[in-house]
Amino acid sequence: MSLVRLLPLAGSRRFLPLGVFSVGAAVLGPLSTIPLRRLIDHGGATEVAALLLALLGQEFCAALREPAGAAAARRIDGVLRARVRAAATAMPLARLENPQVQADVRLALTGHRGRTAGMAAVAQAGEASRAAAALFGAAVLAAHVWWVAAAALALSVAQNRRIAAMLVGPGGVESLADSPEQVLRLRRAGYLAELTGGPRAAKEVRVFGVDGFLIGRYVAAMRAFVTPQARGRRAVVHGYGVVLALQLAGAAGTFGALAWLTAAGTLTAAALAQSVLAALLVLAYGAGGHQMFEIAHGSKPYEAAMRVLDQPLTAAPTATAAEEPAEEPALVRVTFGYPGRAEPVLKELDLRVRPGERLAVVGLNGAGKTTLVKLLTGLYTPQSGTVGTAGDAAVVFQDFARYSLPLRDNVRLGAPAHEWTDADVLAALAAVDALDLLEGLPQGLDTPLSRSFTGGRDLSGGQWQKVALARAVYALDAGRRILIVDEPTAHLDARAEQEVFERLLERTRGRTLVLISHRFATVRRADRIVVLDGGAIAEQGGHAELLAMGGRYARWHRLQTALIAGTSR
Ligand SMILES: Nc1ncnc2c1ncn2[C@@H]1O[C@H](COP(=O)(O)OP(=O)(O)OP(=O)(O)O)[C@@H](O)[C@H]1O
Repeated sequence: MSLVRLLPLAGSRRFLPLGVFSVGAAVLGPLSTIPLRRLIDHGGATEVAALLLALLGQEFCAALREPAGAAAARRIDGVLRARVRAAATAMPLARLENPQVQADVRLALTGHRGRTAGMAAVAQAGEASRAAAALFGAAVLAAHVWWVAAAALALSVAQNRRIAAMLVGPGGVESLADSPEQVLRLRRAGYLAELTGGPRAAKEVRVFGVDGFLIGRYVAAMRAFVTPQARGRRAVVHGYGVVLALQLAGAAGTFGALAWLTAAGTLTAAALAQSVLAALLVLAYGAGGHQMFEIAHGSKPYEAAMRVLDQPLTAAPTATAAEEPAEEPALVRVTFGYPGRAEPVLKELDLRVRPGERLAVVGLNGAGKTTLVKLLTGLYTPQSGTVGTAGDAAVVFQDFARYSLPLRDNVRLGAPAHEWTDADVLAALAAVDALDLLEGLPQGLDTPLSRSFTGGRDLSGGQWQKVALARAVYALDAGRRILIVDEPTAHLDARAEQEVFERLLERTRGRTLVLISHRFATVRRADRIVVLDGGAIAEQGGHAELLAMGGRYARWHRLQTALIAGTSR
């Protein structure tokens, strides 16, 4: 795998300096041996100047390579992240929901242990520059004594490989931390740490007094992770002892051989000086370098990014599936199942939504109502059948987005490109009986809806639901024709539900409305009610019609009515 192919992403302004400094660092060291030899042979100011220039130039290039490399890496990462984000945004939802794809997107965007793909690309170029310097040095040395050059180069390459294997190779200490067992241990410890100190479980931690228990669990989990790591690090320390001994022996052998050849009259003093400088360049490669960490860790986000970008960006359904934008949404003989589940959720389902219809979908938990919404909106592609997608639907999902942004933006995000005024936002809020929300917000529409921002406020579940509904109404006002709402009033109390739903019906008069709800008080107002069961439509009709039918709908209705009567008694 060649990470250096990412380098052009840095753009010529960053790529060129990096290239010049890398080449300078690679060639100026070996080149400095030429004036050095001439200086010892015949002296001369020009030789002194050339030697100094070459040596200083090498230092200069090596030093400037760092900032040039950092700038190039930042740019490469910026470009790559933008591409990964674009690919993730364009990806079919079913693919994005795959945990492996999510892990790849996260890894590509955040890097691995502080290292990124850009850093790895720059480090690989640096490693190539170091290897080139060693090769040129070996060539200079070989011009005098080829066997010393060959031995020094072989030793250096072997040492370099050995250090890399010990630190970042498979089974090395760095990859130990990436092993599935260690990752799991660290994740467990991280989760426990977040539980003890974070806000996620803060209420229960206090009420049930489980902090001591959790801290004990955290310490045990951390110990389970740290023990093998410490063992691995001890092995590295021992391994380094061997590397150091070999390095010293190699240097002693190289310089000893050069001294012996000089004493024997084979090498002149000038050739000796040139060979010593060249040998130092060769041996330096054997000492390894920090680049290997950048390459090893940064390769992971790079590979993850390549996997994300290589994904076909369109859905890849089986041959019979088709999807087309439609006037009104429709499913024709649609079968859909989630990956890894033997049974499809929906089987050969036919559902055509009529223009202007108020359609309600009911069914037990897990019957496939939300799945149906995702199919109707084109977020999922079925395994077979045809979907006429509701391309211009405003949708309120069950797990609607709660943006930690000002209230105004939370509403506006229903149609971000729409020319808007605060009056439009307020009208959308009024449509779902949410204007009283503003009373609790110190900066009105500008108040961020999260306490983690200065001046921000948290909302209750019901208030959030009204904001999500207002967003959908705003989208309708901006031109969307169809409203699809999945459990629109689940977080609202009975009075608020009644109020909101009445207003919503009024506001969307004449528009197509698809409504998913467990509440019969809401559902009964629909023109048509579809009962989903066993992946298919079990019953359909108006409220009175379904009650008269005496089937599932009538049974569930009886149960809910009895329950409400029981609780209100
Ligand atoms: N992303 C997913 N991956 C795998 N299985 C899923 C996924 N989403 C839903 N399911 C499963 O598909 C089935 C249908 O789920 P769906 O959410 O469509 O049901 P629902 O009728 O909306 O349920 P509820 O009334 O509880 O909201 C369930 O068994 C659920 O566990």
